[in-house]
Amino acid sequence: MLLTPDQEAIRDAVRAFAQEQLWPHAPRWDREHLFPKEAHAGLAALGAYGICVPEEDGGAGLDYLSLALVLEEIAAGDGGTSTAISVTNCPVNAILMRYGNAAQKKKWLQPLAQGQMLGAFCLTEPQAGSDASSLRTTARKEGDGWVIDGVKQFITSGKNGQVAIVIAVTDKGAGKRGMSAFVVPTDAPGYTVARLEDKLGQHSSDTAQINFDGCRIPAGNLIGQEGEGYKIALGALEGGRIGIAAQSVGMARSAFEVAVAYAKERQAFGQPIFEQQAVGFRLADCATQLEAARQLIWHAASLRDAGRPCLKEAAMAKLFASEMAERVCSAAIQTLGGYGYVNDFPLERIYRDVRVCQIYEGTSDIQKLLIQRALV
Ligand SMILES: CC(C)(COP(=O)(O)OP(=O)(O)OC[C@H]1O[C@@H](n2cnc3c(N)ncnc32)[C@H](O)[C@@H]1OP(=O)(O)O)[C@@H](O)C(=O)NCCC(=O)NCCSC(=O)CCS(=O)O
Repeated sequence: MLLTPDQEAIRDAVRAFAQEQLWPHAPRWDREHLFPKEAHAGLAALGAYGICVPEEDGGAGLDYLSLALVLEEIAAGDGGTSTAISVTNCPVNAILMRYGNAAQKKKWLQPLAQGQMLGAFCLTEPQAGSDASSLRTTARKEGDGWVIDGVKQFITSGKNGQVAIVIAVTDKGAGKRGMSAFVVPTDAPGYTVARLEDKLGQHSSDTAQINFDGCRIPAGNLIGQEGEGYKIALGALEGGRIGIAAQSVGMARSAFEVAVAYAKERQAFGQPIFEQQAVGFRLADCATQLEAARQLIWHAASLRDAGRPCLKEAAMAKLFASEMAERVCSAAIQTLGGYGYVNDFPLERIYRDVRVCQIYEGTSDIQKLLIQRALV
């Protein structure tokens, strides 16, 4: 698949930024668990917060394929940063673009797209991960607004974000059609960061448990129609999964490039180890897997851009890319031997960062379930 000159230009601009402003600092952000505010400001200036948001709503007005390119490049610079940007673009922006009314777009989508706000997506709960229909968080009408009560779990940017899309039960007896979507500012009374998760990787992006304790929001913060929340969430996850797949390729590509450079330098048995067939073939396998994943992602993104169904293709892209990424990072570590295992080199960090791609926005098993359903 070929990119247009515009797509190449956006990819190259974000690549240059990521290599100069993210990659050199990522080890420190990882060590110090630091949210890189300045890097986010730079990405916002590049338009990365609102890639697919129409220009009239403050975004870059680009397509999903461009979003995939941007996320691959940001992830090649730093995994955690790519996750925060990914969640803001999709599901958060995507939901407001598709279901938001004019007032909601002006109040929330515009500042998100322009990078003045970072978005969070509150679907998962302590007891409801893969089984997203078993939510317990409720929203009840009170006076001229809604009151939300419950707990949301593993929320990217739950602390650093300014606005969250929250899926809550509004009609207990109506099952999947009894959930609704809301836009909630994170400074609303009753929105509390209950804990920050101490994670294996992705330390530059926060993952929070959020308590909604009598959290009151105006009636106008309901997104779409009452009862549409589950459908809104699942539809947005489809696009989000293309983003996570692109992040997986970005992180794996960085690990692969470190391994290639090392293999060309490192001498053993009188020659660079790159010339040893065992190492050269391993790297050839990695290059092939990376390209295969990228093509699956570009295919799914192109279908979405064409307005065609892509649930199966997005699931395939996420499944293959996230599992490929762990394999490639492991092969990269193997290529560096002991140096791959210590933090003088970036591989152990990328290996930790990439692991969650097989879990968040739908585990590998959920992707297989979606693919299996599409075969029926
Ligand atoms: C496991 C599941 C796939 C099960 O799904 P269901 O069988 O419960 O859903 P359906 O009955 O098929 O669909 C319900 C409803 O939604 C509509 N729908 C479904 N998919 C789409 C779509 N892609 N686009 C548009 N609409 C869609 C469908 O037509 C139905 O509508 P009607 O009622 O007929 O009108 C599912 O539960 C699932 O995906 N589980 C995984 C959840 C998940 O990925 N969680 C991760 C959340 S994010 C996270 O991890 C936090 C990290 S971060 O901060 O992002």
